[in-house]
Amino acid sequence: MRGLVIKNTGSWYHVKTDDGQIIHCKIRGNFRLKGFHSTNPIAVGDYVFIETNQEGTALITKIEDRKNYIIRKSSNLSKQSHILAANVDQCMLFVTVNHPETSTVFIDRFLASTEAYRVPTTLLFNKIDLYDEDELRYIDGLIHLYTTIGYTCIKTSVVTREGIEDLKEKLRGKVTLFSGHSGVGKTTLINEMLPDLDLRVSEISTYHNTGMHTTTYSEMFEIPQSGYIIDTPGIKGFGTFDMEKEEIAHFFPEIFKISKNCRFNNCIHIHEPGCAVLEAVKEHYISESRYHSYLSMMDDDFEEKYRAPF
Ligand SMILES: Nc1nc2c(ncn2[C@@H]2O[C@H](COP(=O)(O)OP(=O)(O)OP(=O)(O)O)[C@@H](O)[C@H]2O)c(=O)[nH]1
Ligand SMILES: [Zn+2]
Repeated sequence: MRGLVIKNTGSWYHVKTDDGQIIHCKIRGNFRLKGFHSTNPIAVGDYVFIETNQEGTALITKIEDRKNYIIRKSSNLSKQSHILAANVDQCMLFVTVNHPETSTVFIDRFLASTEAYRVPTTLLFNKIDLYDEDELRYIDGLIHLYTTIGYTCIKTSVVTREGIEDLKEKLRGKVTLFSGHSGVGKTTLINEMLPDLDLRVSEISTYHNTGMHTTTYSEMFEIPQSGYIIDTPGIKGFGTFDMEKEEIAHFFPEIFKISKNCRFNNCIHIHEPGCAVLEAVKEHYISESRYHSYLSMMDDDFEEKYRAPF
């Protein structure tokens, strides 16, 4: 029987079969994906084949080829990766500039990853009801920046309902991954759009403005007749996986575009003479915050490759 993995609880995978049943499954013992060092060989969004047994549970025996997947490093020191979801059509990155704060480095790392996997990503500026004038002005600045680069930006709030209809429209008929720091309001917004669900939501206050972890594993929710939302656990940092240093500039569209004018074709845009990117940063054609994120990723990579073994 074929089905879609809609939830992973750690020990069980919940699979929705093509005829609409939800069956709890385990992976067959010797199940391995070649060349993959992942903490979870099967992810939410995967299509799998299962063999049911008498107890009403099943074994996953085979996984269909993935169209794509979103992956991140399990933790900074680990060489292992964690697949957040497979077969997604688009991502919504939830951004709150306060309660909790989302940095531009975090946004840019996420965007670089989704560029690498060629998954279109929208920036969703959430809790828009919560901000003062300065914060709103800052958000408008970010929206201007990211729109200019080519990303769609929307503003949302469950309190005023601003942007909610717009968002529903964007989700229609698609598999959409919701991501962002813990506490940015992913679960609340899913509840708002799918009122029959009633998921657990936690209070931020006691946790130093960082939110509490309510979502531990990715989970997929069906929007009646019109697609799926994948809620992912709130993430702290975004360790990018499998990116070569020379490649990173490819995933910053505006940097990549200008880099064609660099004097040397192996320019990495840090200190080379005749670097068109450095010139563009100086002239403010490329934003300093984006360039700063680029440098931080180059550095990360450096650290990763040259860390002394111990
Ligand atoms: N003012 C305001 N508060 C909101 C809004 N959306 C969510 N919140 C509050 O933000 C807090 C965190 O919301 P959650 O939905 O749990 O956040 P989450 O992103 O799912 O968090 P994790 O599950 O930890 O990843 C809750 O106290 C919500 O009530 C909003 O639009 N405006
Ligand atoms: Zn250059």
